[in-house]
Amino acid sequence: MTGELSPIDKAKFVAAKRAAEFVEDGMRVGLGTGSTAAWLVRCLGEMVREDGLKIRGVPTSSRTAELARDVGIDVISLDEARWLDLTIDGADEFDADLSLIKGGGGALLQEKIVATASDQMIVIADAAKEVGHLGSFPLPVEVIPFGWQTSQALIEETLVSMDVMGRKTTLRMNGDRAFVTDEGNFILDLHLGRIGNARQLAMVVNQIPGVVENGLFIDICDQVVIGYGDGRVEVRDINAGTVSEDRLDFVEEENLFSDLGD
Ligand SMILES: O=C(CO)[C@H](O)[C@H](O)COP(=O)(O)O
Repeated sequence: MTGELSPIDKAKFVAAKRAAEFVEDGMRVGLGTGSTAAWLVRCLGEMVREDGLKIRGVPTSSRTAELARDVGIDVISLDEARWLDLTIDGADEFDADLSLIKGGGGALLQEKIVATASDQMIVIADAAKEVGHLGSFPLPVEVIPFGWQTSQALIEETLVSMDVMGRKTTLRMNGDRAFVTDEGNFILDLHLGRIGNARQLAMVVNQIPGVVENGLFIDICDQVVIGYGDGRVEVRDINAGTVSEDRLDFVEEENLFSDLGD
């Protein structure tokens, strides 16, 4: 089965597998959204079924909730958990400060709430997600449907006033309709090119009426587990830098590899 995995899927898998080692019995764990997070959920499901790991998982999307239940994880809501020991999630970009762009899968709102309500956030990513400057990946901004074009115009005006490089914004589509988030909102993707002051941008965008949240995660992530296509995996800590480098074997497990992606 492993021969069918692309290098990028191998990288995502090893990052997820390594990050699963941080999960301990009794933990309340935030479960991210996306293809890398889906590997994590499968790995944790296997640990629950095979090793008797006892955790409660708070999913960050309806997709993740469904997968988590399917693999045998005890799923609870954030209101039931109140506070989490650890959240593990993917990212679209991360930089040297472990600032992130998230929301490529449209789940940024729940992802940010869950990560913020956690003692620790670990990001799992393939090495291609590391960037010198955030912004090549379009920044997702969740807006309420009412007056979304007004919110879009206000965002564009704000980008001009902040002298941001790229100013194009697009409504995320799902076929010929607007993409709708789990919370019933729309996503505007901001094609910025390079974000100079991510902290300032995140604060200013969130002041605009109609904006619910943006995909910049600043001072939220504690560690990044970076996977490579050849099985190498690096753990990088916000305070200590690289804390470990290993190589993981690809485990021949039909159940993990049978349902790729999310
Ligand atoms: O933020 C996200 C979803 O809203 C994802 O974590 C991000 O898009 C990365 O996805 P993938 O692991 O599929 O590359």
